Amino acid sequence: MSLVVVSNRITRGNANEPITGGLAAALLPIVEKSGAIWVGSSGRVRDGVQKEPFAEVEALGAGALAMLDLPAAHYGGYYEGFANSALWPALHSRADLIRVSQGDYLSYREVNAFMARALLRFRKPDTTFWIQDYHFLALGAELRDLGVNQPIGFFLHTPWAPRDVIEGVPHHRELVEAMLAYDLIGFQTEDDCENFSNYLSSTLDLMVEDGVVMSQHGTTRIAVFPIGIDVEKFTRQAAKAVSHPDVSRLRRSLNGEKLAIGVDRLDYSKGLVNRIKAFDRMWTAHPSLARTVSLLQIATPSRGAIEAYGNLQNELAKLVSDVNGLHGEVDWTPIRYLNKGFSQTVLAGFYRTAQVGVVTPLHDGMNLVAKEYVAAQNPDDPGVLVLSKFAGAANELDTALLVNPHDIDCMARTIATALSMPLLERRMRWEAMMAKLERRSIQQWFSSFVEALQQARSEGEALTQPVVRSPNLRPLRSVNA
Ligand SMILES: O=P(O)(O)OC[C@H]1O[C@H](O[C@H]2O[C@H](CO)[C@@H](O)[C@H](O)[C@H]2O)[C@H](O)[C@@H](O)[C@@H]1O
Ligand SMILES: O=c1ccn([C@@H]2O[C@H](COP(=O)(O)OP(=O)(O)O)[C@@H](O)[C@H]2O)c(=O)[nH]1
Repeated sequence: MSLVVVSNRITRGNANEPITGGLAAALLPIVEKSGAIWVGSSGRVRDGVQKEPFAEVEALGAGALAMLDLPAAHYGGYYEGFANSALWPALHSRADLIRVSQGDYLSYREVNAFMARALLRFRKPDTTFWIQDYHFLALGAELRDLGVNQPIGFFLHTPWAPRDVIEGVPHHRELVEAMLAYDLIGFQTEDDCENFSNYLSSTLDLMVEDGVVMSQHGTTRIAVFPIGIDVEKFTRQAAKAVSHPDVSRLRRSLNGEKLAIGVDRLDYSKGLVNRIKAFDRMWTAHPSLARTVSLLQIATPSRGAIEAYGNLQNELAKLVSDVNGLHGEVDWTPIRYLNKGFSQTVLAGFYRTAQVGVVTPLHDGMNLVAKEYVAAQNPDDPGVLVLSKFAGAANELDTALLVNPHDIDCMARTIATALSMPLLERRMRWEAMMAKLERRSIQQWFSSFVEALQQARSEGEALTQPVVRSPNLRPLRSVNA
């Protein structure tokens, strides 16, 4: 079998550069080791109609990277528009932030159709396609329309919200019907999978039996595949990184003071405002903790052209400045706030330096930073993870200190508890989390999904004749009308 993996975001895997987002971080080791072809956006756009989509292909470990220039006329409407201003807020249960326009939807559909045409070049008789994330909900149906009858799987990296929020996106029905062209749809958590099943039964009147739904497309299996990390790599990197110049500088700057760390894209789903408020409240309630602990908050810029993201950046900058102004001293800055990224090698060293990892999203598909923080700890003296119960990672990392990210007082108390936790308790909690991370590594995620996809395909073929033309997706010309 040859495997073609498709995502909007890709990475070239330069060990000295930051990786943007968990999807790219997770897929990198898989492509490098499995020999898959990874197709995604080059980050550049191209004017005019591309009859034959242009792809720059280069080696990536045992695999290859194919970088596509997406159509200039549709890129903004697709990425900043429909994908990140309509679908992302809906998937993260922020109906108040959903912004839709027919033009954006058309661009989204155009880019999905463009990607389908581009993929034909990589198709062989034994190819399996694995499509990633909400950028490409309609890609499977577009591929079927082009006559592709190979197995096509889909994995959603974000949460799937309850039905009433999803219905806030005017095109929900058409898109979910199109998703049923996939042979297998994977989710991060049982809750996401259940929300999707409820949508199918309540909105589309389709029954899911034993994880299989029958539609005009044939059969689709839906299941849960929590994404993992390369545990061994992070553990190794963290031990080595202590001597990295950036990590040494951080350690020297601490002067015996403890460190809490947060690493997030600057995204409203990550709960950054409440996190800063929790630290503020902790220092106010426990003045003795001033000077004894600071927060290193790495907040990497993300989707800055979207209004909600720009607003958040301004709000955070002001809040951090207020908190530092209130609690700071001439020789102590409570919050070290950085709007830039670091390589994973350096991050691993930062994680190991910090006594507390703070991961408090309001909603998050998984959150790989939480897993990386755990994997990077020194087994003899591990730090404590404070984790939102609304991150997918909380299902496995259930011996972290779980918090409600809306409850600022409780977060403040929990961070203080984490800072004073005795070694024995830290070790017990950490060992339990490590055992789970090792069982559910990124390699295990990959092989279990690909195996389930092959199986779903053969079960589906035994039950129905594969449908090639996609019955429900409106052709582009009528979306445009
Ligand atoms: O590509 P961007 O628009 O810059 O955004 C970065 C990625 O953010 C999201 O990541 C998700 O995937 C992670 C791995 O499964 C998961 O841990 C996290 O909870 C998700 O938010 C998005 O889903 C990706 O498509 C983006 O590339
Ligand atoms: O400066 C940074 C910040 C983050 N990351 C990586 O970006 C990913 C973030 O993934 P996560 O699942 O936590 O959140 P997402 O950004 O995908 O929503 C992790 O693998 C981090 O190691 C990085 O390489 N450098």
